Order: sequence, then structure tokens, then C-alpha cells
Amino acid sequence: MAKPPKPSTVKRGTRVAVLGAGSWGTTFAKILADGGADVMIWARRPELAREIQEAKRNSDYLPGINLPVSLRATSRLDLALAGAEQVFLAVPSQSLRETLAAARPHLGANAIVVSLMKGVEKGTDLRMSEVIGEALPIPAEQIAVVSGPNLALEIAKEQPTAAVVSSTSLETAQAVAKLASTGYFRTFVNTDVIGTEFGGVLKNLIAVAIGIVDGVGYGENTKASIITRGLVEMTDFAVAHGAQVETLSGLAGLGDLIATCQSPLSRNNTAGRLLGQGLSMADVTKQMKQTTEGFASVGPVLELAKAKGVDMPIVEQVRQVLAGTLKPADIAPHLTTDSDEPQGERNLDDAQAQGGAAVWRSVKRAFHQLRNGGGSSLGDRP
Ligand SMILES: NC(=O)C1=CN([C@@H]2O[C@H](COP(=O)(O)OP(=O)(O)OC[C@H]3O[C@@H](n4cnc5c(N)ncnc54)[C@H](OP(=O)(O)O)[C@@H]3O)[C@@H](O)[C@H]2O)C=CC1
Ligand SMILES: O=C(CO)COP(=O)(O)O
Repeated sequence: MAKPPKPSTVKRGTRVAVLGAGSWGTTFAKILADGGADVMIWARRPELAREIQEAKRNSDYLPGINLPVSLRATSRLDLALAGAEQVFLAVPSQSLRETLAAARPHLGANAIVVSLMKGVEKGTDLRMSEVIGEALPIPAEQIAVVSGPNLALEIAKEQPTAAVVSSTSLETAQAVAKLASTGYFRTFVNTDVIGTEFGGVLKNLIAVAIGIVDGVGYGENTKASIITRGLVEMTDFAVAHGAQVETLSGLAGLGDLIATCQSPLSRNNTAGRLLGQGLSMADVTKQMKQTTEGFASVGPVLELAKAKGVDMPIVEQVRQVLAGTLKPADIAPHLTTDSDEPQGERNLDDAQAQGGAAVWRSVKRAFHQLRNGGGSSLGDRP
């Protein structure tokens, strides 16, 4: 298998495909087109492909947004993938494998394949990059993931933000970052695929918890406690699975956690709020018109946590609320414990976070860099 192209060989007008024309796929296609790539987006519904192609609009998912005139759309996978050097995937996580099976015959052998998704596959507990590695005959060096505080509608309105592109190959991450960069979208790179992917998966679950307590009517103390303890859970979990602790305090971890927990634009947050207001999981699922990844990944995440002996009390409470076995009003950041004794606050510098002290050093380093005009963001490199 040939090596992916070096960043220096990636030129403007590079042919890329985006599979999935929902809110994120369409927004990402806009980022790529605005950055100068030749983008074709695949929508599974021909009428949506036609609207994007002809009216440069996606009124189902991004009402009011004008898409770039250069953006092309099709409902045919073969046309979308023909000649694509980079292929970006933005379908719901649980449908990735079937989408890849349909795409495989049309995919170039050297194409870089990039997950924009934030989920874990039910049944296999695999991250999206792992599903790609299983479903396609390409080496890990040709696979990348993108994550960060990236609420689609804000970005579609060209409000500035940043993201991180991660691949085990720094060259691949840089090649993707180079294309996926424009005036309002700044991309950093790292090689910690595990931390980058799990950051995106886990913040969804904490955002559901935040939505629940919001729906119940609890205030800022409750939410701040859940966000803080949630970051500890996220870090413990990801590090136990091989992530670098710095990644969880970067854009793909803390950054995305803040955005998703704060914003009513977040579907996970919104779905949690409906649960907190008393709706059942089935009713919330019916009401949500878009993908709510947290609902599907709560089971796989808890299985993965159990396998590594990681305690995830907030995520466990989310599972119980979803299952209808815990009243939303009983969800709390108190962290379930069998002991009546007061517990020490297990912070990010706890030994279990394996090098959590490094987080603190990184935070201090980042503040120092910011104060001195440095641009580096913790583990994510420009
Ligand atoms: N929206 C956001 O702000 C962000 C989302 N993400 C991640 O991106 C991924 C996609 O989310 P998002 O775009 O928001 O989701 P949306 O719900 O907005 O869109 C989903 C897209 O996938 C298509 N789709 C649904 N089911 C299938 C299927 N079985 N096979 C093939 N295509 C299917 C939909 O087609 P149709 O319209 O025909 O139903 C639609 O084009 C998720 O993992 C999410 O976590 C990441 C960062 C930001
Ligand atoms: O991942 C996102 C923002 O970074 C989008 O979050 P939701 O899927 O909850 O809308």
C-alpha cells in the first residue's frame, strides 16, 4: 500500500469527498470548500443532494446557511468517491460499518480516510477509527480523526473555532489539517488517536448528564461539579485505554466538554434536558430529529470502563436515567460510594490518572504560553 501524500504535495483544488450530508458533514464540506478543496458531498437522499447541488442550501440541517458555490453534491457513492484523495465520514456512528461496506469498492487505495464522528460501535465497542481499520484495506497511517469544540451551526455561520486532527502518522494529520483549515476554522494536530476519539465520545455523555440536571432545574453549582468530575472520569477512562493525559485537557477533551455542556445547540445536551423534564428515552429519541450519539455509546463506554476497572459514576447515572431506573432529580455529582467515610477528592493529579500531574503542568505551561504570546494548545500542535 502506497504511503499517504506528504503535506507539501497536497494542493489547493485537491479532490475530497464527504460522506453524510447532515449538520456536521455539510458544515465540514463548507470548511473544506472554503479552504480551497474540490469537494463533493454524498447525501443518501437524492432530493437533499439536489438541493445542495442546485440551491447551495441544506434546509433540513442548516437552515439559512448559504453553502459555497463550488460545493458539489450527489446521492451516488461512486461519483462522490471517484478520485477523492481524502474521504471524510460524517454519518451516525452506528451506521459507519454499512456505509464503509458500500463505499469500499469505490475508494482509492491511497485515499486518506477521516472520521468526523464521535461514537463507539455497539456490539464491538470499537472506536470509529478502529471500525475504519477493520472495514477497509488501508493501514492505520491512512486513517485520521477530527475532534474539538465544533457545534456545526456556529461554524456554518463562520464563527471562529479550532479542532484537532489526529492520526498515528503525523504526516497524515498534517495533510488533513492543511485541507481542513480556513479563516474561521483552525486545526491543530496530534498523534493521540485514542485520546482524541474518546474525548469526543465521552463529552457527549457528560453533556447528557448536564442536560438532565438542567431539565430538572438544578443550577450552576450542580453543573460545574458534574463538568469537573466528568473531566476526571473522561481522563481516567481514556488514559486507562492508552490515551495521553494532555489530549483530554486539549481541544478534543476539555474544549469540547465546555462547548457541548454549555450550548443548547448540542443534541446530547438537549436530549438530556428532555429526559430531565420527565420524558422517557423512547420519547426523547422520537423527538430528536438529529443524531444523539451519547445514547448509543453509553453502553459500550461502560463495558470498556469495566474491562479496565475504571469507575464512571456520572456515566453510570446517565445509563440509569436512560433505563428509567434512576429519577432524573436523583442524578448528582455526589459520586456513588458504598462508604460513609468522606472521600478524598480524586483529582486529575490522582495516581489513577497516570501522570495527572502532567495535566497541571500542561495547564501551567499553556497559561504561560498564552501570557507570552505562544500559540500552542497543550498536547495539540499547530
Ligand atoms: N453536528 C455537530 O455539531 C457535530 C457532529 N459530530 C459528529 O458527526 C457525526 C454525524 O453527526 P451529524 O452530522 O451531526 O448528524 P445529523 O443527524 O445531522 O446527520 C446525519 C447524516 O447521516 C445520514 N444518515 C443517517 N442514518 C444513516 C445511515 N443508516 N446510513 C447512511 N447515512 C445515514 C443522514 O441522512 P438523512 O438526512 O437521509 O437521514 C444525515 O445525512 C456524529 O458522530 C456526531 O457526533 C461531530 C462534531 C460536531
Ligand atoms: O460534537 C459536537 C460539538 O463539538 C456536537 O455535539 P452534539 O452531538 O451534542 O450536538
